[in-house]
Amino acid sequence: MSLDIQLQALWSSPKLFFTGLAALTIILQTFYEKRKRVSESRAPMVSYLILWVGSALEIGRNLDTFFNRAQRKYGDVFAVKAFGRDITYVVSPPLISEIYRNPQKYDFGHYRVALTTECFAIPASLIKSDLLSNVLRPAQHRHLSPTGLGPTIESHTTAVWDLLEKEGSRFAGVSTPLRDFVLPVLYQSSTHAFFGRSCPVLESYQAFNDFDSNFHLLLAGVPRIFLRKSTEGLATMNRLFEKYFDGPHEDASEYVLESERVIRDQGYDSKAVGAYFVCFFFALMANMPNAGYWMIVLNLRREEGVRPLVDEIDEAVTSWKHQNPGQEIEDHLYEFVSTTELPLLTSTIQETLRYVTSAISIRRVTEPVELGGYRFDKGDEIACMTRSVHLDEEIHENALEYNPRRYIDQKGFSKNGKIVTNHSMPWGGGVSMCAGRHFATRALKSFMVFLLIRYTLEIDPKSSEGPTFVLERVGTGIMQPRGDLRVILHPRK
Ligand code: HEM
Repeated sequence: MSLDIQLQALWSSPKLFFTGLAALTIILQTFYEKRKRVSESRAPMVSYLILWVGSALEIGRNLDTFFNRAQRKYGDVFAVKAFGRDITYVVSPPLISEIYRNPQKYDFGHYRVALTTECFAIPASLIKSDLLSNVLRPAQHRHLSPTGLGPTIESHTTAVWDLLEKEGSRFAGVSTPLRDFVLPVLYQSSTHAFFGRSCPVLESYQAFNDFDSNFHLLLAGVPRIFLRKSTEGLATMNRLFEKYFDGPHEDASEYVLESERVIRDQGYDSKAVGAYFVCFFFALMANMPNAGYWMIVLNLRREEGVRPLVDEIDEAVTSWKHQNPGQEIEDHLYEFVSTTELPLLTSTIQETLRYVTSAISIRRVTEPVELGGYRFDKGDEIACMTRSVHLDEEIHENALEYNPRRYIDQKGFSKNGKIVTNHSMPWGGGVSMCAGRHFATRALKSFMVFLLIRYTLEIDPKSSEGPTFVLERVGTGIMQPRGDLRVILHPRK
């Protein structure tokens, strides 16, 4: 067929013509953009087919595959277009470290304000005030530091023990979806620890889950009008917390009571205090319960199951009883769990976090800089992709495999002959590093210790394959499970 005839066919069918034109435009546009980025020493852009949408669909389909492929093709720094927004992703530990160490050049403050105003209902005047940066955030860090955390983690410890008894006896001997057992225990115990028993914990559970279900879309800038479930969930949470702060709540933690006093002293009412704490509550609940859930699933799926953990904990109990004759662990829960060293459990927690977090630290460039050999201008957006480091086979041997002993067995982490100190970053880093990390690790420890002291746990043989990761919630922290695992619990003698 001659070119003439082909062109005639194109002209005679407008649909074909416009499709051809669109394809040509995309090719030219991609080519132009690529050339421009090279000539300006900008990080390469991952190629995409659909204008504006960019790579969004591909990322949503499988985040791990996308970033793995991009890293192999483009190196440690590459730009990605998604829904009209260009963000440069950095996947190398030393470059991520450089970003975390330089908050003046790579700013997070802008996002903190945007995130809290766009996703929560805290009054803008409070968010932008010096009160937040000079008083409330330092108070949060003080109360959540290893030394400030004592009373809160102690009340969490007692609550976990009591709830495991209550919920465990409800489910004992019956095939139970693991999620129905684990998530409410960790949700309730964390609520009790910070807000006391007067907090309407069960009423807020559904509202929290509704809000959380579309949080990733809210973050991505999808208008609220399309996210009714989330919007209604947030409104219910705000109402419940306003009522809580209007009522008696002397049993709340010192962190909550002190921050409430400070906010009220500036003339804010219960509604504003409630909205402030809904935001904190979200950080408290969005990740830790799911981390506890995954820790059990991932261990139960291994050939030896939770047996090595049970052995380690049993040995510690025997040793404690030997040193404290005539005493019961039940009367010394906090002391037992905070003084007992359990290297396998510690490694298991670290490994679970490495394996199941998808956290991104986002920063905005404040002045022209060079990073990884590329030029960045003021206003450019950079994201530290910590999950790529967690899955880097050169840093973590058999990175795709869940290995609870990893942090005991692998003595050092290195890449290209250089030691990698920031090999595991489930908490992000720098100025935005998770404020609740000490609470979360200690809470996960006591949960697992008490669970395995009290119960045996096995997969219901009739259970289906079990959960997979909800991979489309890119960068929001611990990945949520899709599907569930049925388990059978039996009280231990
Ligand atoms: C396994 C559980 C948890 C994980 C994996 C986790 C992870 C994260 C990550 C990745 C960030 C953002 C870091 C960044 O942008 O660089 C973050 C922020 C934060 N987390 Fe957590 N978190 C967990 C539990 C908690 C808990 C239990 C609390 C509260 C007690 C908490 C409080 C916060 C707060 C307040 C921030 C905001 C920090 C800021 O903007 O300065 N987190 N967390």
